[in-house]
Amino acid sequence: MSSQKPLLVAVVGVGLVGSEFISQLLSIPSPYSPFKLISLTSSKRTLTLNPTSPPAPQLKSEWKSLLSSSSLPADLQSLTQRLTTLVSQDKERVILVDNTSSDAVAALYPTWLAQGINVVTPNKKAYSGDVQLWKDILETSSRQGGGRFLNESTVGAGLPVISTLKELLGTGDKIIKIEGVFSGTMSYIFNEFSTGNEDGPAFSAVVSVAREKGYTEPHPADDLNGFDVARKLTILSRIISSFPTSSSLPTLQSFASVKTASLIPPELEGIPTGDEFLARLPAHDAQFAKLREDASKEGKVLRFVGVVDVQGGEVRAGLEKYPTTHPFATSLGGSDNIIMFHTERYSPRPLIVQGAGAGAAVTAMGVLGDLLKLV
Ligand SMILES: NC(=O)C1=CN([C@@H]2O[C@H](COP(=O)(O)OP(=O)(O)OC[C@H]3O[C@@H](n4cnc5c(N)ncnc54)[C@H](OP(=O)(O)O)[C@@H]3O)[C@@H](O)[C@H]2O)C=CC1
Ligand SMILES: N[C@@H](CC=O)C(=O)O
Ligand code: NA
Repeated sequence: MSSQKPLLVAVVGVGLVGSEFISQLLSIPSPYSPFKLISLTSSKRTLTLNPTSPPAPQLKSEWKSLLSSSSLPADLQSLTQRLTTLVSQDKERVILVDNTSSDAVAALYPTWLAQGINVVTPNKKAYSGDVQLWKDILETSSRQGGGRFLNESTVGAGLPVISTLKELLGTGDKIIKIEGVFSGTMSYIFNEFSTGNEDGPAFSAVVSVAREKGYTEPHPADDLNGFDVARKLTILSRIISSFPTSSSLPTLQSFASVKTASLIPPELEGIPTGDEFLARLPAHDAQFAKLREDASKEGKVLRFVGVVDVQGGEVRAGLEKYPTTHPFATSLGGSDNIIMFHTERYSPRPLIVQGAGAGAAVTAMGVLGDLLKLV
């Protein structure tokens, strides 16, 4: 049994990743768990749990019904007050886990961090959006008494991408270029759609399966427009540019500054719901089939790749053609990401991180892994 006081965990967002995260957290046998759940917040309701009561063994199977029958509305202001009191008056260690994709929740990170509340999240919005929010997170989390901010699952889900980059930089290596397949959705789509043959499944059918498998963003257009990859590249390039000794890479003002080649047909821009978007996508299958056929005639496959070219001072994302013998063609399956770090030390052969890069289980694992770093 751990003799230390547990870290108190408040979860905001209980969708696909959030539910799996709660399940993984509650699967740590309670005598050994360094964590105690103190609240769950969906977009509608809050369930408050007493930090001093013993852990309820049935919570794992009952939290969903307890949350849906709770009469407390979702209220992030009250949650902030409660967590602040726990940190400042009761000297508890508190972690806020944001499992949403909400900009409004991300905007609260500096407030939480300034109060000494640690923040862990797979939500890419804060670190890839407005540059001022990113700077405020860096500033508040580096203050004396500030909370720590960890976001491993924002790039490559549970794969150790951010921790690897920080260790390379922190130990004095110089990044020359990071390149790879950064989207689980795009990886799955093109691994299935473009195998080197002239024909194969319809593009829209493969996109629908990627969504069913839980790889896509809540709206699949946020993957197909390349913005999800642009956000991941922004997160990595900002980490690089925040290391004083590292590089001349200019700080990106937002993910919109990344040169990104969208796959969304112009007629499907701005469709509000994922369901409508998927219903209208089959009308555009022929144009994607033509791209596949053209690549196949050159002995190539299609892959959606991202590059942070530190030496060249450029960050870009787009669809490229690769020979069928290239590692992007031969070694990827499912939602695999592959991220190659070309550095001064890892040269001419890069350091490679590869594996499933989307899906609830691996994303929640990356989130829980960040919590373990705080123990
Ligand atoms: N799925 C994956 O493979 C990966 C996902 N991620 C990131 O993880 C995050 C979660 O993704 P995922 O679980 O797939 O998405 P989901 O849409 O399944 O879950 C997000 C949840 O957040 C809830 N939510 C939205 N706003 C609020 C709010 N203000 N307060 C409380 N809850 C709120 C939504 O509730 P409601 O449904 O009621 O709107 C929804 O249940 C995203 O940021 C995503 O980019 C990162 C890596 C991989
Ligand atoms: N939609 C994203 C989920 C993980 O970040 C992806 O497909 O990679
Ligand atoms: Na990761």
